[in-house]
Amino acid sequence: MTQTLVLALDQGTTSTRAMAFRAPRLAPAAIARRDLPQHFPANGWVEHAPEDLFVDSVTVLREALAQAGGTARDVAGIGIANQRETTLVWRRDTGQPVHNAIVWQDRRTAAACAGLRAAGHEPLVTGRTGLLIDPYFCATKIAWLLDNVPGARADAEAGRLAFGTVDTWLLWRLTGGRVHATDATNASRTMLFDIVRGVWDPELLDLFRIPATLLPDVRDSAGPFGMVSADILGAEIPVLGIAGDQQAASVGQACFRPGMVKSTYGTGCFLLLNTGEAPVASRTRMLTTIACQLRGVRTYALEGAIFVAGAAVQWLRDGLGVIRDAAETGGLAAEADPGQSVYLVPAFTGLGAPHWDAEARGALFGLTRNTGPQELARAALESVAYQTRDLIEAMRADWSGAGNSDGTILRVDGGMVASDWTMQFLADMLGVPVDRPVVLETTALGAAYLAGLAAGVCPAPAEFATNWALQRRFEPHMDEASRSRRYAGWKDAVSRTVTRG
Ligand SMILES: Nc1ncnc2c1ncn2[C@@H]1O[C@H](COP(=O)(O)OP(=O)(O)O)[C@@H](O)[C@H]1O
Ligand SMILES: O=P(O)(O)OC[C@H](O)CO
Repeated sequence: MTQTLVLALDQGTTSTRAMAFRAPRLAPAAIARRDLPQHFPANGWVEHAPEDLFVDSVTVLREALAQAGGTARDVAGIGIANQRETTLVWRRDTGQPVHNAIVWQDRRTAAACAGLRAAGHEPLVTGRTGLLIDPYFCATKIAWLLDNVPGARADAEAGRLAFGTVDTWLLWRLTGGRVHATDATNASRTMLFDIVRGVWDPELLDLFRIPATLLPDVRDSAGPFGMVSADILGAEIPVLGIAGDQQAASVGQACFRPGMVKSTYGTGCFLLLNTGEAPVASRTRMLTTIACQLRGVRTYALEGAIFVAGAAVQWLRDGLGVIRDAAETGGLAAEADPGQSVYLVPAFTGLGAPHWDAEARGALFGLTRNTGPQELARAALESVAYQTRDLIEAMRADWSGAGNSDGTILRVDGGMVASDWTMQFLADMLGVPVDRPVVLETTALGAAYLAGLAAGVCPAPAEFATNWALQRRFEPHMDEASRSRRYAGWKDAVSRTVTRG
């Protein structure tokens, strides 16, 4: 039976997944997954092994294609969605990385960022890139590698090294070192890219002391990137779509109209508000970023990044040992004592939007002798909803257009949305409905759509949007007085956690 497949790779922070979809409606046909080993070499440092990123990607691509009963000749194209900002540098001649990948959560360049802010450089960086000077983004990570890996800066200046985000590293390896490229959404996360002119910015390269010789070619999010070598999947296959995973999820959620909002609850939480073809500057320390670039036309988003969402649940499991599996948390939260007001501010790697406090660290408030796993699980799940409300309040202040046409403000996805308890509390805390789609793997779906669009096997965005299907709508039930009281408790807890006013 001939079939047209599109493969999608979703290389995330804690796992690598591949999916096969059947064109043109991109019905899911197969999924393969591998957990990704995390490395914490020092307090606030987070690394991944570059070879794990590549080997796991090849493994899951092969498994998904086999599960779908397809061969390489059935595949119209491959889309790649990736954890963003994670930074790699490697030798152009051998492909050998000079260091482990420095992950987006890593805080090692917090002092360098503080120095750049103190020197008054943030207005230039924000005006050109839409970002704030924070260790989250690539630029200071690249500079750290060039300054701390012996010989790296000289090699970079001589043109012997290449920089890339994870998409670029995987593209380089999958094409046998023939292609050094990225897409505009990933470039927009580096602190080096002018998001209006669509070019690497020479003034920012000078500011962060980064040689232009390191930089990849920047392309549309849908279009030809290169051919995956035949030895990977049995025959050459074109990579036709690339996007940062949060932007890919926004595509997968069909958030194509200005005002539409998606929020992904994975390791972190990332909320993107589509603002259309004009970038909206934030007054509330949201990020302005590129949502997608198709045929040279950029659409933009306001983004709120929460560094710890599902990671708080992982901490309950791996740090405290109070659960064995993430799925236990919903039941525990439901049994928690309503008379206790326990708050977890999960600033394990600092606080993201709107605080941007890299020095903040996690804190628990309201503990009593009766506090147990139930109250801790509830506090971890609630913290995700409270942080989301912080973002929504900020976005509404920045741009009055937030909110989908049908009054729902959030389309949700990511591993954490499997938790009905969390989604209900989210709707209660926001006071608006929250929509969970049938296809939860929206990141992979978005990457597949970009590739399928470029391959000519998927329809235009407006028609693709008609495929979006609701699995469940969570309606708010909490009364306003309770909502306000609970949120005030959160704001008080955060005020006692931040390290700078
Ligand atoms: N039922 C659940 N309840 C609460 N958290 C969950 C549940 N299932 C998964 N998670 C959390 O979701 C995260 C995994 O989601 P995923 O989207 O795969 O993350 P990423 O893409 O960041 O690797 C983990 O941090 C996990 O703790
Ligand atoms: O890998 P995820 O899904 O946690 O996403 C990480 C983000 O891309 C970081 O900006």
